[in-house]
Amino acid sequence: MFIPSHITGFFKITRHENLLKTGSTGAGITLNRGVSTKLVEGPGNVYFNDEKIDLCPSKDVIHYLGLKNELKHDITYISDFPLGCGMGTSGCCALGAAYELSSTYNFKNMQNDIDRSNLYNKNESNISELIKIAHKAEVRCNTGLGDVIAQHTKGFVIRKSPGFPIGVESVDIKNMDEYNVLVDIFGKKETDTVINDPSWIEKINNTSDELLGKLLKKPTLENFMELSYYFAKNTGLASEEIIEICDDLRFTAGASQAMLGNAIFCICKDEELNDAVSILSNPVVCKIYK
Ligand SMILES: Nc1ncnc2c1ncn2[C@@H]1O[C@H](COP(=O)(O)OP(=O)(O)O)[C@@H](O)[C@H]1O
Ligand SMILES: CC(C)(COP(=O)(O)O)[C@@H](O)C(=O)O
Repeated sequence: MFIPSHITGFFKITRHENLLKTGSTGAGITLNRGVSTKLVEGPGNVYFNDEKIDLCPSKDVIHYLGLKNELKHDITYISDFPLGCGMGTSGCCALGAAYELSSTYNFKNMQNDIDRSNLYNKNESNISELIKIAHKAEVRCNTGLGDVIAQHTKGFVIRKSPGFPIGVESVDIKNMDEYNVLVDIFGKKETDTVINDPSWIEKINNTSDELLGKLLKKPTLENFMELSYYFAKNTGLASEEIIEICDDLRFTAGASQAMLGNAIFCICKDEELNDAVSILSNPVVCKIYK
């Protein structure tokens, strides 16, 4: 199962005692690169690009599906991007695991000791239940707040309300294939170190307060990038180095820092591609994935 990477341009944090109502509002784009999840027979290990790791959201999904003691498969991930770089990779892993495990273990007929009544309304579709499980895992692990919902929705996604019930808009982009998304990763930034820090939360929420309304008024990729650049610069989340490179890329549809990562993303048309690539260090050329 392929789940697309998701880059958040700007976001606002909403915490709630119910993990399903915790989440973020904001906007981002999904890419044609991401994570492919596969189950192979095994004792329940998790492998990320062939490295055995203990990945919190994946373990939580196993638990929420009530498979902790009956799992007879390893979860293997093949990812285009590393974890911890603002590409929503942890969300890909959570959602991919939910889909693959539920179809292999016939989710609907599973008896388990997990009280899942708070997880979902039994009348909703199976898919919706899986998205809730992946979202809850991300939120509990502090590895994400809105990626799973955006990765389910796909495209240029505006998240108008946090968590569930889902309140998103997937914006139709004219000539979407004419746009390239360049991703240049400089290093890691662990999401949990930011979304749990009161001073970062204040900076993030104060800066992003009006951005959602401004984007809804003018839902273009160019405006999205301008608002993301404003957010990255004014929250202080982006380093001076990243801001300078984004300034050098002003001839494109825009460049900003991928949230929450130490990475630049730039949207450009084919005619700007060579010049933009020459400014970046190790750009990965992607497309928006709908
Ligand atoms: N080698 C590793 N082993 C185990 N966990 C890892 C490893 N590398 C990263 N992680 C975990 O992966 C998660 C990455 O989450 P996050 O920072 O949200 O990344 P992303 O931006 O890719 O979604 C964190 O919980 C981090 O501790
Ligand atoms: C920005 C972030 C809070 C984290 O994104 P990532 O670092 O890619 O897990 C995302 O989940 C969102 O809510 O928009």
